[in-house]
Amino acid sequence: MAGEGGALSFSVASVVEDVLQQHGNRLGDLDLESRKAEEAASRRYEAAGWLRKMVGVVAAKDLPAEPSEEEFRLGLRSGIILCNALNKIQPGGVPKVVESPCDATPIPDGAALSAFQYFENVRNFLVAVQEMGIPNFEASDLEQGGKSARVVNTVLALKSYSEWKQTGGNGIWKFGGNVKPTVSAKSFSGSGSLSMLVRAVLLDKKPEEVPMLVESVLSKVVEEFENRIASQYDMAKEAPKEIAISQGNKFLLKSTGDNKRTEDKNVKLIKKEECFHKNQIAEEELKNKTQKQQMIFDQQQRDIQELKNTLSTTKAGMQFMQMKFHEEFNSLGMHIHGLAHAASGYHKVLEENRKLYNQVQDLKGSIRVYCRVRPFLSGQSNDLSTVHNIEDGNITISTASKHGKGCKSFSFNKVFEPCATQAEVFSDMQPLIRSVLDGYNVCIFAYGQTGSGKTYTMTGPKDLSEKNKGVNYRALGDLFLLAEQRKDIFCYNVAVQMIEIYNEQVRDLLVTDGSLNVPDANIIPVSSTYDVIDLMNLGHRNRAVGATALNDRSSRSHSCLTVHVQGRDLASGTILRGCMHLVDLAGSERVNKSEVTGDRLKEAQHINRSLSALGDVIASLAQKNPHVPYRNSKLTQLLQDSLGGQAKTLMFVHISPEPDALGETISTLKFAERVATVELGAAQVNKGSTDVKELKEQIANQKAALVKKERETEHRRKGSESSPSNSNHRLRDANDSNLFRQPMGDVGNIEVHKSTLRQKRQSFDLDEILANSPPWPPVISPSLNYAEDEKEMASGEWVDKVMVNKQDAVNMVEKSLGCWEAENGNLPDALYHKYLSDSSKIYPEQSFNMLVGNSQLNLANNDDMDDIDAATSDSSEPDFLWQFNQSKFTSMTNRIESKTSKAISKAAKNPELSKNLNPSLGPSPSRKLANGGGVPLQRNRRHAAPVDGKRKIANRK
Ligand SMILES: Nc1ncnc2c1ncn2[C@@H]1O[C@H](COP(=O)(O)OP(=O)(O)OP(=O)(O)O)[C@@H](O)[C@H]1O
Repeated sequence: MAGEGGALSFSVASVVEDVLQQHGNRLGDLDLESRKAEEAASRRYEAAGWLRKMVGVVAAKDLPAEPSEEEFRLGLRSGIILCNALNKIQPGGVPKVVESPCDATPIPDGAALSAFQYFENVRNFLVAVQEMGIPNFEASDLEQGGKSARVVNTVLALKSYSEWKQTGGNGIWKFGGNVKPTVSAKSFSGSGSLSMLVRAVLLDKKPEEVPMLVESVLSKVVEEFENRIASQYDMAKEAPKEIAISQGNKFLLKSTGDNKRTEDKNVKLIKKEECFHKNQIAEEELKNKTQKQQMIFDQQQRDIQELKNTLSTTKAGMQFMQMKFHEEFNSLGMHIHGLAHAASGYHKVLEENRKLYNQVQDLKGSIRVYCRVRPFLSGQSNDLSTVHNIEDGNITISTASKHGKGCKSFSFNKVFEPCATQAEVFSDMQPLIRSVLDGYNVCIFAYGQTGSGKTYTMTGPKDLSEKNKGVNYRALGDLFLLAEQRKDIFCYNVAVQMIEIYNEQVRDLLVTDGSLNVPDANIIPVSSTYDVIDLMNLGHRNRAVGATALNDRSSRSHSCLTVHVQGRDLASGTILRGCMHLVDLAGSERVNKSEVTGDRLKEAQHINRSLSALGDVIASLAQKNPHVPYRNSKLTQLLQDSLGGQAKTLMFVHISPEPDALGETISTLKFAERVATVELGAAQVNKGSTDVKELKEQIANQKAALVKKERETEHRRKGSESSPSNSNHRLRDANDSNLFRQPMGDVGNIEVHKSTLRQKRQSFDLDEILANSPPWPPVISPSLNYAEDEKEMASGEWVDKVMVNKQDAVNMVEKSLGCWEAENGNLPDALYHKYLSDSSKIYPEQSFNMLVGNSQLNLANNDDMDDIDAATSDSSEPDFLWQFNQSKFTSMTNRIESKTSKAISKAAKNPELSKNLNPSLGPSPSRKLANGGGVPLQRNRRHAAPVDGKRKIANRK
């Protein structure tokens, strides 16, 4: 068997010996036998001696120093001596040596166990020896006699190994190299068995036979040697497999010990093999892994390279884009610059457009309409608003199915959202305030159903504060501010009136004596906002007096704060007069007659009537009808100069956002939209100056118009003589056409007698001037015996309007006198006295007219109210304001006129009324303003002085 160093497991000597023996020479020769035995014994003794020396007494059994072959075999049979000897040379070579069979647990089958243990020892010894590369024997050699020579060989090889180790263990120990010399030296130099065998073979041979014999022996030795080497090699190579697969292996068959040893070897080899295979597999796996990793690595390298390429491409792209971006950015900047420039230009143009638009609007005299949406009140849910959208001047209302599904849009000059503040709302009407100071008439009126926020806008809420105060306070505040700013140029006087129209009765709210139902409303001069606040508080208190538990008076009456402004140009002496009505209308909701009774019904009817009359006026104006029925209600009379004259008029339409109010909201917005279409003509300044040229032009125009009218009237009169019943209509029609679009001052019930008047004073220039001046007709009547005609006039004039008209009339007189003065030198005192010193001469009709008017109104209000209601009660139906019916109106007017005539005749007959006809007993507001230095006519003495002051200013001019 091959050792680790490739050493042979057999010696050349043994091969030679075997060959010689097999050669069949006379080995049985006694001498030879004895020599062989002698040599074997000598070797055995040497081995035993060495073992004894190494191991000593083992298990109380000493190996004899010169043992027989049998003793030697039996001594070593347990394997203990061999194992111990080996462990001495190579400690741990046999890890576990079964020292003595006696140590083992006594079991019945002790003999069998001992044999097994011996075999274990021997087997372990042989494995260890084999691993050390020492020539081996087989376990069976110790069992059978005659085989001890191999055992001896192994022991001596072990001895040689020990000696080699003791000498330092240099190089690689080789059995042949180490042991041979000893053995061969002893064998061949001394009486070794091999030399004896050679001698025995050659003994009986002739000299000539020796070479052949030697040659034959040598060839056999070589052959044997080669065979052994080959078989050793094959065994080394094939042994594990052969042993594993072949049960018939000769070694296995030899003995159990051999089988066990072979098995162990095989197990080890298999393990080694497995290990090798595993290693190989692992190696292959590793190789595969490495290959895969390499592939991945390569792939990654390629990817990285690709990414690098992409990155550089992207970088280049980015740089390009950056460059482009910069270029575009710059060009965009230039573009934007240009656009900004254009935009600023565009804004300028827009601004210009807006101004021009407003100017056009002003020239047209369109009524401006602003819409304000009331916010939900606290406690109300605001997710049910009917207001769908508000944008610029448009408001869109979501309509319920009753009014058709979808939305309705309305356009106004401006729409204020629920969140709009009082200041924002007012800021849009500030220019109007300036206009008042510039001598224009302005009217701002709030329209809308009850609770929609009219009072909030005009006055403010109950808990008034600087922030939430309404238009009235702000307007007056602004007036005083502007007046103060202009004080170096103009000297302004401001006076206020506050009235209420309740059930078609005008009530002065600025009285302190509780007597409210007076026709001559106080005009109270004011010089600061505080004065105004005081007066307004008084007015509100007086208004509240009329309220009942069931009915909040403010909802059921129209209130009007009128501000009169007179400004004198300090340089030229020109007088500017402006007047501003701030009107808070009663709730516009339609009241169904069947739902209310008594006072409430009456109130509703009056409100309906007045608003219906307002609707009729608006409709007439919108249709540019020649006749505008201002006199159908106190309200329209009040607003006549704002709606029909060249005033600046603003309607504030209010709507509530609640779905319940939808019907009213739609109706309100329709009305408001219609109002917005009304064109009043360009507003005109109420300017009293010495501009004679202008005045002359006016006179010339008026003259021409008058002549034309007179001819027409004459013509009609002739034609109507055959049909007297139609005369009233014709007369009225003719005069209605004169009424259309009268200037601010030309108000009052004057149209009936214009033609007559003018007929009568054709030859008198100054009178003609006065007669033909639009604001004037009633004023000049006394000198022309005009009172007769005036008596027929159904006045019903609202006091303030009369007052304003007369004031304007005075201005005109003053203007005309100025003209006279310019043309004829000083104004004769007589003329002055004739026209100015006695107002009763200038306005003889006024006290009469006022009383007649009141009588007429009383009649209308009391006795004939139901008749009138009958004519207007339909206005409680939807859109009543638009059911303007010319025939209905005409018949109603006829009734009023006939009642007026009755009232006049009644007044003439009735002593009470006759008493009232005495001017001294019944002061009229017209007189109180018109008569200049006359006796103050106000009932409220407290206010007499300021009014006088105002009057004096007028007189000075
Ligand atoms: N813009 C608003 N912001 C806050 N509250 C408002 C606004 N408008 C109205 N209100 C509130 O709504 C309620 C009704 O308003 P307001 O009395 O002004 O209505 P109105 O139309 O004048 O009613 P009426 O016809 O009865 O006089 C009040 O409590 C008022 O304070």
